[in-house]
Amino acid sequence: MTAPHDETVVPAVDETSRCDRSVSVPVARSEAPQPSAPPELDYNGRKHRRAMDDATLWDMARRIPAALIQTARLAWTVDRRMAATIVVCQLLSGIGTAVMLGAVAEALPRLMVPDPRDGLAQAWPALTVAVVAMATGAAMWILADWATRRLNPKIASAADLTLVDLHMRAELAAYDAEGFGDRSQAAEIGALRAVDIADDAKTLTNGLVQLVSAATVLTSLHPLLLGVLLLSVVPRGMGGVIAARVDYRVHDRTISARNVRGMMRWWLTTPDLADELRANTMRGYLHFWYRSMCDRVEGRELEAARPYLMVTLLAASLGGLFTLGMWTSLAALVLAGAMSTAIAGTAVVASQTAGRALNSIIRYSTVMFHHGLYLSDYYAFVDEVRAMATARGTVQVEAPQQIRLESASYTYPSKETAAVQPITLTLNRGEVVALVGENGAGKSTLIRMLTGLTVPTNGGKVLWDDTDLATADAESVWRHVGLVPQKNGHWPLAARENITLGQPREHGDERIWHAAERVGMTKALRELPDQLDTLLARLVWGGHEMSGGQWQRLACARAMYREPAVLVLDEPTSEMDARGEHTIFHELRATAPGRITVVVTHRLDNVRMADRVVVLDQGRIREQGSFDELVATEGSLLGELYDLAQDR
Ligand SMILES: Nc1ncnc2c1ncn2[C@@H]1O[C@H](COP(=O)(O)OP(=O)(O)OP(=O)(O)O)[C@@H](O)[C@H]1O
Repeated sequence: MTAPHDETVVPAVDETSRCDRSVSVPVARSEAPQPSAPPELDYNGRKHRRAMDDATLWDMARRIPAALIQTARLAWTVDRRMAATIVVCQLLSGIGTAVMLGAVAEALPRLMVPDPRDGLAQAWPALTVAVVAMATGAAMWILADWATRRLNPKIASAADLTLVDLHMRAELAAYDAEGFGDRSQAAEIGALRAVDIADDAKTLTNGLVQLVSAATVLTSLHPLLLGVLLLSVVPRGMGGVIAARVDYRVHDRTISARNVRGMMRWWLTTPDLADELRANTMRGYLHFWYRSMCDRVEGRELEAARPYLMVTLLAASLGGLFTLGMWTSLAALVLAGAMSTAIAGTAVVASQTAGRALNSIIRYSTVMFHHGLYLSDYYAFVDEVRAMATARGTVQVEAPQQIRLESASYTYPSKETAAVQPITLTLNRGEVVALVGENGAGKSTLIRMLTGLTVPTNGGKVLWDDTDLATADAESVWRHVGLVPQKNGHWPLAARENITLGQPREHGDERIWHAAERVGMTKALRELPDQLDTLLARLVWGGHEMSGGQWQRLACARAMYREPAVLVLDEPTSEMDARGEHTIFHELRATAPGRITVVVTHRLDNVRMADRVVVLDQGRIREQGSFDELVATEGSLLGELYDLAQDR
């Protein structure tokens, strides 16, 4: 294969096909066509205003207390003891600094006497206090560090758990909201930064406490000193804030590309797609695609490197100039006789401490501001999804005798036309109903409505007996449902959990083996190295892989194990062999009297076993009745589809 940028090559046709035009056999392509660049993916935040937009420096400064409060709240909720330890240690460390500086101020004038021995004799008590205070301050800092280390993993887990849990609770429509994937990705980065922000907050508050202590001492020596000191650190701080802004803008402009690249990375590296990727010579284009995304992200990051350098250089130079100014003013005060050398010495020590504290405050408030932006993405997403958590009503639902759809229709948030037009339909206990229709007819969407996974969007109702699902507690509805969706989970869990997942665990495996038997999986499970304990995940060490049809059988076993009142199967046997398919449909028939059974299938021979066939066409019920009746009806869609299926 040549490089993806090569010119388009028209596929050659071999000589045989030239001679015999009735059988045209194109030879395999040896060259890839020129690929088109992946579309520009730009998350433009239509539903969520980005924190950086229009933010002034003042806005940013104001954000820091809010970020501090957010962090404190987070810390307090995960471990009160450790959070309190940090606060107490910070205070004690500040008091230690103040005492140390006070003691130095006391000791220095005593040391400035002609006889050093005399000076030392006078100053030693103050010097001892200074040393003890310094040691206490250092010990408190270490203790605060220990407490933060205990707190950090808890904060990380709490933030991550919140996100994962919210995703699992969200109303399905949330996934269809514009930019959901990007915001979810940004929130994930925010959750990762939550740990950094706790560290930043600790260092920042320590700096604040130190500064207050040192500034008190410094101001008492000469108020001018504090002002000059401030000037030396402010440029660096402003530089830090601007640099953080540059950095975050890059993050913001690349988030969509990184998000989609991350997804594609999974597709390119998973063994599930390895065969298709190779045999259909997809590697060339996919490599080009992935490379383009990498280049796009890389390019934007590189673009930002220059402004970043300029900002930090300018800020450091200004900061250096102001520091020089401070030392010059101290020298001028001493030379003018406005300050004694001893006081100037104390001022040097205090300014060193205050300078370090201020530097750390500015540095960590910019870092915290920076991390706070990511954290605000996290909180914005949490609020958004919390508002979209599945919360419909409180009515507890019993196993239904009947499901009624009354003018129920559904329009996906990203679409203008309804996937299911207003439909009226009744399903009764004991009945097996087959839903049939061409691709995109609305079968899966209808299933989602009748199982309460979604509620009708444009008026209309889905009733389980007399309860409108819009008013029911969703969990109580789903407790009665067994669903085999088109795409079922290949859960990286043991075979046992792959059958019992979602059900309270029982003592003994009897019911599990029974469910396996009902889908013809007993032999396959018995042959696994650890039978039900075998981990079904090829990528994990010691894991075992199942075939596509076996995974489908497990999904059916999982639904049957639940003994649901409403059993819904969406293309349950598309990958199964004839024996598997026969077993499943035989089982469905046998257990039908106790439940409402709905099957979606394109294999029309299987539809014969249904009591009623409902044929959907472009979101509407086109016809319904028994299989034989509909096939025999002149002009029926089922008849047409069935004839097509037979015409091979
Ligand atoms: N999450 C979604 N967001 C937007 N549109 C969707 C979504 N899921 C399905 N649709 C659209 O809704 C319509 C009905 O889709 P649905 O999946 O219900 O059809 P189906 O009959 O189950 O099709 P198939 O036989 O191919 O499984 C289609 O036009 C489809 O493009």
